Formats: sequence, C-alpha cells, structure tokens
Amino acid sequence: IRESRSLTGAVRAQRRRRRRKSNWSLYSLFADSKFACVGSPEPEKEFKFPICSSLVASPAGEVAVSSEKKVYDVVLKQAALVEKQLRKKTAAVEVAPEEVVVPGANSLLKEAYERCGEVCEENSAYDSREKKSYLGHLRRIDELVDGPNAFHITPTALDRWEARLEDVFAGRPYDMLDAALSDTVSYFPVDIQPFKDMIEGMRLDLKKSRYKNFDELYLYCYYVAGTVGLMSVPVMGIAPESQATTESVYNSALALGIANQLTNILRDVGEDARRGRVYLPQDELAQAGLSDEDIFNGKVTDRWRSFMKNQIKRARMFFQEAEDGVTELNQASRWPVWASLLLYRQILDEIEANDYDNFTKRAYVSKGKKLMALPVAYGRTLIRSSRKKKPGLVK
Ligand SMILES: CC(C)=CCC/C(C)=C/CC/C(C)=C/CC/C(C)=C/COP(=O)(O)OP(=O)(O)O
Repeated sequence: IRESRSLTGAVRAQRRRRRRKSNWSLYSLFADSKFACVGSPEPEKEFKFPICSSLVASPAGEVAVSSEKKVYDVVLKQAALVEKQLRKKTAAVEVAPEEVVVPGANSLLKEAYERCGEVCEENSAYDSREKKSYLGHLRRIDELVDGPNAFHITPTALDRWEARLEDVFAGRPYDMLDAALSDTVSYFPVDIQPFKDMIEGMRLDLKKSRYKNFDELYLYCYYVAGTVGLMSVPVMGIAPESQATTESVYNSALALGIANQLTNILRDVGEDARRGRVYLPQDELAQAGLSDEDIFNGKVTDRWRSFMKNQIKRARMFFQEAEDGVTELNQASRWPVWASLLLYRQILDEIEANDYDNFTKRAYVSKGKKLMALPVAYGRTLIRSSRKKKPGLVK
C-alpha cells in the first residue's frame, strides 16, 4: 500500500509539474513530439499526444523514469556547474593566490597537448588545445570499440577505463593524453557524468543489439553522441552577450549529438545489419509492418520508404532543435559547429536521393556539396546571439 501511495504521489507530482509548465515540462513536451512523430497516422496530431512521459508506471508498480528525464537531469547538472563558475568569477574580488608550478610541469603539459594535436591533425575544426585534448580522449575511446582490438574489449576493460577516468578528473593522469584532459577539465566547468555515460554506451553495445522503442534508442544516442555535445559546451563557451539560458544551450548541444547519431544509424542500416545489429525502434518497425527479417533481406519497399521518411523527419527535428543553440555559442566556435551540422544533416537528403536504399548504398555528401556548405556555415556564424528575451530560451 505504501508503495502504491508513493507511486500515485509521484505521478501526481509529475502531473503538477507538467501543469506548472516548468522548463523541464516545456522541453519535455517539445521533445515528446519527436518521440511521438513516428508512426502517427495523422500528421496534424503528432504534437498533441506525447507518447513518452517522464514517469512511467509498470504493471508491477515500479516507477520507471524515461530516458529523456534521465538525460535532462544530466543537462541540468551541467548547466548548474557553468552558472556556479560564472557566479564565482563575478564574486571574485580578491586576487587569486599565485599558482604553484611544479618545475617542468608546463613543458610536459605543452607536450601533452601537442600529442593530442597529432591525434587530431586532420580535424582542423578542433582549433584550441582544450578541444584537442578532448579529441585525443575521444579517439582513444573510439578505438576501443571500433579499432583493431575491438573484439577483445570486455566489460572489465571498460570498468578499468571508468576508474581511470575518475583518476583523470581527480588530477591523477596515467599518461600524456590523460594529462592534457586532466588539465582541461580542471579549467572548465565540466562534469564527469557525460564521460562516464559515454563508457556506458560502450557497455550497451557489448550486450545489446536491439532497441525496443525510441526511449531506449534515445538513451543509447545520448550515451554515444549526446554526451559529446554536453562535454563540448563548456570548452566552446557561450557568447557573453547571449541572453539564452545555459540549460537551453546544453539542450541544443545534446540535440545535435542525438541528431548526428540518428543520422549515422539511418545511413548505416545495411552495414549494421551485416553485423547482426538493428538500431531502429522495434515497436515502430512493427507498426510499419516490418521486422528484422525485412532489414536482413534489405529490400526497399513502400513500407520501408514510409518508415524511413518518419525516421528522417525525427532526425531533422533534433537538428532543428540544435540550431537555436549554435547561435548562442562563442563566435569562434560557431563555424565548425554550423559546418558539421549542415554537412551531417545533408546525409539525410542523400538517403532520400538514394530512394531510401540504405541497405546497399552508403549515403555520403560529395566534396562539391561540402565546399558549398562552408560559406553558408560562415554566413550563419555571423547571426548574432539572442539579445532579446525569447520565451523558453531566456535567462
Ligand atoms: C549545438 C551546440 C549548442 C553545441 C555543439 C555541441 C556539439 C559539438 C555537438 C556534436 C556532438 C557530436 C560530434 C557527436 C558525435 C556524433 C556522431 C554520430 C559521430 C559519428 O562518428 P563516426 O562514427 O566516426 O562518423 P562517420 O562514420 O560519419 O565518420
């Protein structure tokens, strides 16, 4: 009885929160429309019936928190860290005591950042040493699951990486690349959670090859890509003149990670199927009259086209949500973000141009189109951050 009372209490509290239209519920409704958009027979009703609530009661009486809510809590934590640092900066009237520099530490750190630079040489978008330290770390993590030794990766190895990550954040790096990361995260308001969550995404990849619904897929996309968005904002920086809330910028960054990952998934359906993996919501496949069998057979049918249209539409909604936030970033960070957004989103157009054959064709954006996107990206960089208050985006 006590359990059922607390369940009812929790659900009521949730409804109250929704009625009050707090920032969370506004975001939730907006995001829910993306959750709801697939499989809706009447497009005009898409926005009216959120499928995914933030608290879901199972028949067994357990209260399950939706992926969206879980991830949103990380967003709030990140935003709070940034705001705390901003407050500290404004309140700091005393001159900070001089830093004690261990002899030789500076040149070692310089070398550490140079090593990271070598790792991401071909990636000119990573223009600052802090971004390079991130990329050094991300490359190494990526190698674990995509590199030549990926077959040997075990949950224990991932646990060891997580323990190492904690040491890095505590200022105890194991090697040069770690040292650069350790230094970067000590200067910027970055929380360890997205870094840990990224490892969680790898754990998921070791044990899971099907996703029951979009809620499950969303969480996976957050783990493997949304986390990168959240890590990036503190280093990229929000424009000082921006009137947007820190939280809304983080939401956009998260949305860009999710959009990129969804696009990646839609582009690689055939490739993943050949590895026995289906990163598509099983319930939506079933609603469209499709099964894993159809994916493995790899035939483009009208059912497949219609299923794909809805998936593409959802990915575009996440890109759309990301767009607002790019303008709020520091001017210097906007160009690479705009360029990557415009280029990655074009993969969706290419899937359409391939008549939705993502079984045998890999959609890609040609060099010419990439070059054409760059001035457009630059033009967007010049759009000023919000100085006027916009509902849902203001401080
Ligand atoms: C929008 C705001 C406010 C900030 C930007 C925040 C950022 C940088 C978000 C982007 C996050 C990101 C780059 C996620 C990774 C997504 C992804 C699917 C990468 C694909 O990696 P690969 O699998 O190597 O891709 P390819 O196979 O296409 O090479």
